[in-house]
Amino acid sequence: MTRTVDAAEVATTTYAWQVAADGLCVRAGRRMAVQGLDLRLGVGVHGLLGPNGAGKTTLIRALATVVSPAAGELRLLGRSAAGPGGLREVRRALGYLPQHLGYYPRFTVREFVEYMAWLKEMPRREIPGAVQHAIDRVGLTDRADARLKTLSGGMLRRTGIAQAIVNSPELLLLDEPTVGLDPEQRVAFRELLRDLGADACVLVSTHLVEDVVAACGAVVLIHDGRLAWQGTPQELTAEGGAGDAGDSPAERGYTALLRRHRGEVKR
Ligand SMILES: Nc1ncnc2c1ncn2[C@@H]1O[C@H](COP(=O)(O)OP(=O)(O)OP(=O)(O)O)[C@@H](O)[C@H]1O
Repeated sequence: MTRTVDAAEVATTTYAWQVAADGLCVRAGRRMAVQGLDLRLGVGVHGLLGPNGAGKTTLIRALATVVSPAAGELRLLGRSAAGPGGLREVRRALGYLPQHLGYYPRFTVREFVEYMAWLKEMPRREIPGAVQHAIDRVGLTDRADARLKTLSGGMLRRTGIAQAIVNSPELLLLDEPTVGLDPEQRVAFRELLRDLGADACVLVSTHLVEDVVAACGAVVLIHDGRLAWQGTPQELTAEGGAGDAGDSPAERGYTALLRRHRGEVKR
């Protein structure tokens, strides 16, 4: 019997950038927290830096399709994020760890990750293996059948990372994933990030400039809802001078770039 194939299944999936934003504006409550942001992101691990209130969480929420842009253009995995048209396909290929993860406390780690795999419309046969693999990758193998309400904050964060990666996303958005992780887990997580970034576009927000230098191939710095700077960790580090605040060359580079951007953006 011949199966009917719809246009979306045969449509070409080649695109230049996993994320392409032009003049993107996104509201957070009454405030325009992202205002006129131009950004291109491809495969690799991109560290998202910026001071408190810069708009990092709001940007990530827009890229995760949980909030619609107020203005400008946003294309994710080659599809427009403006309307419901291509969002279903984008969401299947997306991984998202929110800043505050909602969960059912009586679910076990495995049940929760399975539930998220099901929401992402993964093929049913692939789910058990993919869930086990995701749990193993975040180092929770021996807690897979523990209820979420019995886990520590760091273990919950790792469960959140497991649900984000269960579908092997093409676009992975992690909002402060290292909060609550102990030093050993942070180092293990950096390795996982590098691995994930080999064939996916990963955007990870953090306040730890050192994490970015250790685990990211690229840096996106935003300030006041705008792109302030984009480059490599090495370029960021090279920007810092002896007079800039910070405990490491990379932190001094971050401070220098922000200072320069604030000077350039006169209000
Ligand atoms: N629900 C809301 N209502 C009103 N204003 C909001 C709301 N959420 C965020 N904002 C404002 O939008 C701006 C951007 O916030 P956002 O959380 O995106 O920044 P951030 O860079 O993630 O900050 P942080 O580093 O503190 O997590 C801030 O000025 C914040 O006060």
